[in-house]
Amino acid sequence: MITDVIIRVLAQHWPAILLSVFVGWLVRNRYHNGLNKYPGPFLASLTDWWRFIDVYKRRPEVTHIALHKKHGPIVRLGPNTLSFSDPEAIKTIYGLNKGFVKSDFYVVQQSTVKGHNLPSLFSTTDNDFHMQFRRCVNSAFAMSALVQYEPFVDNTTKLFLKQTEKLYIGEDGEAKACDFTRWLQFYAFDVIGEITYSKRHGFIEHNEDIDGIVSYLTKLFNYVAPIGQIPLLDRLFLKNPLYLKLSQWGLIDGTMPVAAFARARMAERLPALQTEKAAILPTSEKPASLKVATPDLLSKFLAARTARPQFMTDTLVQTMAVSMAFAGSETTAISLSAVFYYLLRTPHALARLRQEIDEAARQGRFSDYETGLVTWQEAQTLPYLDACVKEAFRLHPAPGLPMERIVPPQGMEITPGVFVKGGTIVGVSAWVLHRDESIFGPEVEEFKPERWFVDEEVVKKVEVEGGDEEAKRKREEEEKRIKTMNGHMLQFGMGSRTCIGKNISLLEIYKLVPSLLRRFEVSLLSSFSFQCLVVGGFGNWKEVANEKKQNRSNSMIRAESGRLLMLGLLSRITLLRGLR
Ligand code: HEM
Repeated sequence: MITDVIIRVLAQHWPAILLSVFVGWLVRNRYHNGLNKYPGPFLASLTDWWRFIDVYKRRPEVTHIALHKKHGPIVRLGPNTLSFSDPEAIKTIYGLNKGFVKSDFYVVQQSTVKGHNLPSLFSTTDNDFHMQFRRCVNSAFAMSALVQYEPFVDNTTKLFLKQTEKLYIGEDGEAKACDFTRWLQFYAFDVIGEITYSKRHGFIEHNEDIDGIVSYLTKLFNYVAPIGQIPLLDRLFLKNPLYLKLSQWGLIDGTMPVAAFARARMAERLPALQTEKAAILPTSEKPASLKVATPDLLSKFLAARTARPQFMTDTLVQTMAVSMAFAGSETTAISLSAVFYYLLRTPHALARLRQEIDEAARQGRFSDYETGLVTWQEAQTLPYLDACVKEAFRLHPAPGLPMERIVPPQGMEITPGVFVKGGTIVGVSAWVLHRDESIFGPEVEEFKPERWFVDEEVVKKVEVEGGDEEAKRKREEEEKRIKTMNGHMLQFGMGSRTCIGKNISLLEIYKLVPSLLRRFEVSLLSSFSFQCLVVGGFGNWKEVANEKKQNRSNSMIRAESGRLLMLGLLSRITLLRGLR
């Protein structure tokens, strides 16, 4: 009887009922967890579709900077999401043992194998699993291991310099236009291939996107950035149950091209490992298939597998190898592009860096006067280079979105007096924090490598005025200012989930920039800002780029996925007369 009545009412009034449920859902979202007291766009408080669309439009960092400027240190970006810009917040959110876990934004980035999610070191949301995993592989990324990887970087860098000359300098020495971002992308992918497997993918040799790896990852980033704002959508698309089932039954092979490359390299080495505990044997006793002249990352992951077989399975070794390409290529390419972009846009900075490099060359401080290659040690003696790299990291950090974490169940005081309930998603955007004038000083939008030095003029002036003590205090103040800036750089993240490949990427950047500048003159043809409005709009981007090329205003800033912001340059490269 009652059921009949309910069915009748539903049938008669379903539009009104649906509308009430929808309005109820919006009201619930608005007041969820008491977050309605925080400012932000009204629509963002009602639905995550607001941030989905913002990221889909590809410049979320611009939105976040503007919102924090308007509303202050806390901005509501979604019904359950807060963005913080207060420097105090980073200690709480990313601090060790605070109990925060990565949000489902990262689950969207997990690949699937045979229908099952495959959490990587980067994408796992399980802190215990992460701790064990990181312990297994940590030593492979230590500063001391860097020396072992330098020869790999040298090989690729020498080839890169050679190919740059071959491809972009005409017979008569005339410069040809070069899509520098793409060229640097090829470099970063090949270096990671060489460090991981002692084998390059072959991007630089062939000057092409081998197996479509770069475009595959670009598409993937274009997918994960917006979908990560509403992770449930992933269940409708890439991780929909039907697709996963078909994959489990082997009817679909969703293997990514990078994973196929990793699998092939593992297959070359695994048979030998299975018969012998070879990975931990001294090199002289290893079977030939395992003898890599210098230990690469794969050999270290395989050694971890032999040392801790209960945890470090074949699957985890492969996951680790694949995530090197995922986490280490685009990020490094973006950062390298940023360094060159800002140098080319700031002629006095480029001139000062060239002067520093020339000076070092004249003093015979470089060991290689044949190819132009600069060693890591030599690069460490170039302070202006260091300042330029830091300033590029500050202005253009690779992670374009706040690094999301979930507040532990008991809730947490994120900044003094601001208690946030458990389950709320919180994060800090490097783009916002790096523009905090209280930390980085005035003119935060300007590329000013000088901000990374003690202001000698100020110190001298105080000395001249007879204040030795005062000058000493001023110098200490300046040193403290620089230390504070260093402590608030978020381009590599912070805390237990900080970038494990930081040292490797620094090795690449600090070597390539001076090596390239010793040998070539690079200039920017022109630049324009480009926003692609179509998701997966790689084709669309290309069209616009080609159009611009034909108009000969061919240089571009390419805004990629929200997570990673790609900076594109179409540059002119000229060979320098005489190696610096
Ligand atoms: C300039 C280049 C790079 C930048 C800007 C960068 C940035 C980052 C950031 C921001 C995170 C933390 C993400 C978060 O907390 O949400 C991260 C994590 C990670 N990065 Fe990098 N990265 C770079 C290069 C590399 C390289 C070269 C590798 C590998 C060889 C690598 C491997 C990883 C891995 C495995 C993680 C996860 C670490 C963990 O959760 O324990 N990265 N990276």
